Amino acid sequence: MINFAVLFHSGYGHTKRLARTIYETAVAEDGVHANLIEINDEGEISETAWATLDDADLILFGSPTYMGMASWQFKKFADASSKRWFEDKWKDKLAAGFTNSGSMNGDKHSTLHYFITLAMQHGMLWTGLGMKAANEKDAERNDTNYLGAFAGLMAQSPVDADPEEAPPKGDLDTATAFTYRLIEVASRWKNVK
Ligand SMILES: Cc1cc2nc3c(=O)[nH]c(=O)nc-3n(C[C@H](O)[C@H](O)[C@H](O)COP(=O)(O)O)c2cc1C
Repeated sequence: MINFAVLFHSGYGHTKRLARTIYETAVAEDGVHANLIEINDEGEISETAWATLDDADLILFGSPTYMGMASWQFKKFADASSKRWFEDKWKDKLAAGFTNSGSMNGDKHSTLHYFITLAMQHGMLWTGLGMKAANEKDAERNDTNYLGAFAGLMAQSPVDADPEEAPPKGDLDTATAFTYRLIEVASRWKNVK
């Protein structure tokens, strides 16, 4: 059994849509125990949620990109995770990340890079997107990995779009494909399934 945790913050629901897509893909797979944990508007999660993270084989970090970085709520969570750092509680777990922002670029890489640093501080093992980019002449917005990310999952939601409208299908499909990859990597890592 793979314990798969999706941990995220979302101010306005777009990143939550990505998180839900990942969770719903993972939870439907045999041999996967998936958990969806939302950081609240105060930057906090419950004690039960902390225990779920401690038990996870893989933690996916998710946040919108705000002013070129993860939200302050995510950072508050990350700072609070230092308690786990002292005890090496997350050492050798798999880690991965996703972010969503308004602009096609929008400096999303800074957010993913912060997640990588957080994972490295905890001694976790980072897993990138592992997918080719849709970057040829006939590429279209709804192709998978149209945003051409490699460090993790990137999605873009127009700032005037509701979460029901965005991120667009191609980004959600990228999230689904990424979830399958993470399950495959976790299966190999645990040598189960
Ligand atoms: C405070 C704030 C800062 C933002 N900074 C950026 C940014 O640096 N780059 C960008 O592309 N979009 C930026 N945006 C747009 C959000 O990333 C975009 O609306 C995103 O879909 C919000 O995700 P959420 O619905 O999960 O909160 C910003 C929005 C807010 C509210």
